[in-house]
Amino acid sequence: MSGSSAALQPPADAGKPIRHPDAPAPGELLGAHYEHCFGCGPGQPHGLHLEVRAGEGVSLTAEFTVRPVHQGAPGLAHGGVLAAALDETLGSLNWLLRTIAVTGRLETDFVRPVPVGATLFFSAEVTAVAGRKIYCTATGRVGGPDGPVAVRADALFIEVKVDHFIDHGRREEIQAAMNDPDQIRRTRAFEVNP
Ligand SMILES: CCCCCCCCCCCC(=O)SCCNC(=O)CCNC(=O)[C@H](O)C(C)(C)COP(=O)(O)OP(=O)(O)OC[C@H]1O[C@@H](n2cnc3c(N)ncnc32)[C@H](O)[C@@H]1OP(=O)(O)O
Repeated sequence: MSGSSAALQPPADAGKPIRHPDAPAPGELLGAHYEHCFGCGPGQPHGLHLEVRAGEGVSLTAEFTVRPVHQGAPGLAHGGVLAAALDETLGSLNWLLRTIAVTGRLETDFVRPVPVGATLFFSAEVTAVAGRKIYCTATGRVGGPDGPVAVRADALFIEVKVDHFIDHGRREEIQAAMNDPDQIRRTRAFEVNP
């Protein structure tokens, strides 16, 4: 089964996404936006350690290898972990727009079981932008970038101001992230470049 709900259909007046002039070049690794992010942070021992590379336009590719800590059924990836990998992949697209945005809605199709040890090869793109709403889609394949589809998702991200994190995040982590000596990560977390 596939196809997304009405909430994920862009309105008729939606525009095409515009790649930010300072977006990383195609093929370049995006790196982690936050040391302790479950999706991409190197400081998260059970995290996904997703590796994301910029693509052409407002698109990217990402890889995630399923480890034993990611199991649901014996020897198989947990569906929630796969959804998290899709969420992180899709969320990374916003760096190519230089927009801070959070997931409002994520609709996932689980097409085939994904065993422990398998690498998922994701490709994702922003399809439309309407005001604060960013529409995007991702596919995850196993066995290689052209392998069979295992998961896919459509999502709606909503642009927010940096205050979203400052107002809602726990103080100690916010403060530590603001003091992060890695300027790129700090910029990704706390600055919006229109
Ligand atoms: C620091 C690192 C950075 C970089 C981070 C990079 C990687 C991030 C990791 C992956 C991403 C995540 O997991 S992010 C974490 C998971 N997500 C969250 O925690 C978000 C929790 N939700 C919220 O905070 C809020 O609901 C918001 C911000 C999404 C929306 O609230 P709001 O700002 O008050 O806006 P609101 O007026 O309600 O909605 C604006 C428009 O969007 C539509 N809209 C809102 N939600 C939905 C929805 N679920 N489904 C359909 N449509 C929706 C509304 O109808 C409206 O349309 P119209 O009337 O204008 O037409």
